[in-house]
Amino acid sequence: MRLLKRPVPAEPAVSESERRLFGGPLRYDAGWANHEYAQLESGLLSTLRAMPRMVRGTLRLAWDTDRPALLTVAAAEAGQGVTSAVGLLVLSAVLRTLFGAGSPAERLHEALPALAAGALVAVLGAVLASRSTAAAGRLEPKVERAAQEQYLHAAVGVELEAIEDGEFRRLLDSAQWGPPSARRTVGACVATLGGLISLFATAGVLTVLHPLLLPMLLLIAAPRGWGAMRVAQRRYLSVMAWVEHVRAARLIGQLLIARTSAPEVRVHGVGRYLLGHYRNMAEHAEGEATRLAKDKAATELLAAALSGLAALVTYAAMGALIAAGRMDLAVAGTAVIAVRAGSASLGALVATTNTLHEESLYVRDLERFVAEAGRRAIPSGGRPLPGRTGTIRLTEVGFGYPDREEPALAGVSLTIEAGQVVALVGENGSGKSTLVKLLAGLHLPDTGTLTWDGVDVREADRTQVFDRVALLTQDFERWPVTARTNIAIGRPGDARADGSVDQAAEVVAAARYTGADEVVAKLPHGYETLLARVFRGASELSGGQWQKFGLARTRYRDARVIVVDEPTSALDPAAEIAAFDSIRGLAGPHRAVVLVTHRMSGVRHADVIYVLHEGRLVEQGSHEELLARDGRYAAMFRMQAEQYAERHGPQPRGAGTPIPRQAPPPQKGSTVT
Ligand SMILES: Nc1ncnc2c1ncn2[C@@H]1O[C@H](COP(=O)(O)OP(=O)(O)OP(=O)(O)O)[C@@H](O)[C@H]1O
Repeated sequence: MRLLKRPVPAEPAVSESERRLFGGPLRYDAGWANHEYAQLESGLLSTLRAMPRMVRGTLRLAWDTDRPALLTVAAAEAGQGVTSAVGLLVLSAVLRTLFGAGSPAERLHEALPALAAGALVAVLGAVLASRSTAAAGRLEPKVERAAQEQYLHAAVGVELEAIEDGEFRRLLDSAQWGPPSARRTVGACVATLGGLISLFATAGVLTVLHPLLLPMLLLIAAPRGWGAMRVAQRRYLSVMAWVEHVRAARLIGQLLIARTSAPEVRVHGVGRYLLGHYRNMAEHAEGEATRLAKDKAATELLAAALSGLAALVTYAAMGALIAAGRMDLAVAGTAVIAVRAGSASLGALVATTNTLHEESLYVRDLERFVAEAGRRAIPSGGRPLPGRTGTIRLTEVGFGYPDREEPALAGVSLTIEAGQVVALVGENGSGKSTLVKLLAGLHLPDTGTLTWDGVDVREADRTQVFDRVALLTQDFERWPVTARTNIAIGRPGDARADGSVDQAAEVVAAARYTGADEVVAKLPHGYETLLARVFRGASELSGGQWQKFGLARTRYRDARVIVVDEPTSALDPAAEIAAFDSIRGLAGPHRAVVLVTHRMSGVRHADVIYVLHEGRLVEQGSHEELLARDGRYAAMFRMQAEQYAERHGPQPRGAGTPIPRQAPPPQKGSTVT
């Protein structure tokens, strides 16, 4: 019989749209696609065997988050099982009395106490059910929250290297389904527990009534259980096999509505093009839904037929037993009711067991992620750094990204002293940003040493390293929060981060320092304006205006080492000159500034300029020294100067300055306030 074949994953055929857009099926190489199908095909018994191991994690979370609620659920479910068993026994007694000797009035009178007891038991069952529902309802969101916190906490604590590692990202991606699954696992656990207890209760009662009744119950329920399990397995396999297809369709949908793609979607007609592909892929997926529905209908029909057949055999056997005088009518009546109740709860039990199994696969991904994140976490503790940061020294530092053969940095030795403005220059891909990440403590050197006042960063307390750095990267975060918080977020641990007067004054000072205050003045609600247009009442800034905010955040952070990576790419010439001035002005007796930029006008006043080429330090010195040397730096500088001269006419003789300075450089060695 075709339906009795073992379920196999329904691999989707590659649609024309996938081939066109992605060069083939978009493979979602996530951990959740790695679940072994074999496990799912292994049947009810092995699923049941694996169950305790699978739900242990969720139950532990539930135990930790709300122990009373968990105990209440367990007790209420157990109590319901007992009440259903007692209910059946009471029913049997009632029927026995009703079918016994005497007039109908006498029999009814005699059955009254049992009927009252039955009503009491039913009320008790209902109360317990409501207690269980309330406690489970309280427990489920708490478990999801705890799992979500566990997930986020683990993700925040790992090394940057892990975040950039594709393998780890896949785990991170798949584990995000864990928290909602943990919540559903609680529900499924409760249902399974309830189902199990009431099944045992019914089975016990049936065995008391007649030993033959229990096997008969199993005979009736087995096909339905098999059907439910098969449908669930097929659905799961289908979800797994089609997940990439669904993701690809979703990706197209997102591209169609994204703000960044909106101009091209309209002007280039990309909208119509992608919409066509979206439809094509959706139709492809609908075919799978239809196939699943047909399969489900056929499975359920077959299960119902087999179950009906088993019921027929059971009732015929009961008829034969009654005819032979080996079962009385009252017992048979109770048995019919018990068999119906029992087969329904067995069917439901198989379904909930399946749900439990399915959900716990995702929870297991979360557990795997948390364990891996623990292995790749930034170590806590370590050697404390001296109170005042004086010197950062790199000696023969080498660093390579895991997926690259060529090292990003090789044999780099340099020193950064407090009070200095240090510039890093070099062509694209020469290793500047990588060096910045090493300075900030985001990556550790593979070879050589990086020390903070003599303390090797590998042994140092990394939290203290982070505390000493203000980092403004090329793609710094544009937080979708208010203008004020966008600046103040640079010092989240600040005791005054509650909007108190002091903090407000410092935020304003930082904004004024970088020109962000002029931007704020034009915002509808000033510093309280939300900066994210997707939300109601929010405003959006231009790229250059955002850079002023980024610089203000860096200024507000007030760190010992300020690292700015390409901070002026979106600024107009006047704003750029002002920005370089204010960046240089950040240097103070106890504060160094490390500036990475391609704008040569911005580096000429640096104390030391380090020139990187293919990950190596090739030149170093002041602007004048490097020009005199006539090497790479001088060539780069001249190139920009000539380009400027072509656009803006000849430069004053001997100036060699691409963008004339309008303001004198601020006094070095003093902290600008
Ligand atoms: N996360 C990463 N994973 C793998 N390789 C990387 C990563 N980041 C940078 N690289 C590689 O390391 C090398 C140095 O890159 P880096 O970003 O440090 O250069 P850069 O000098 O800052 O370049 P640009 O001027 O373009 O910003 C390049 O070959 C780059 O492709």
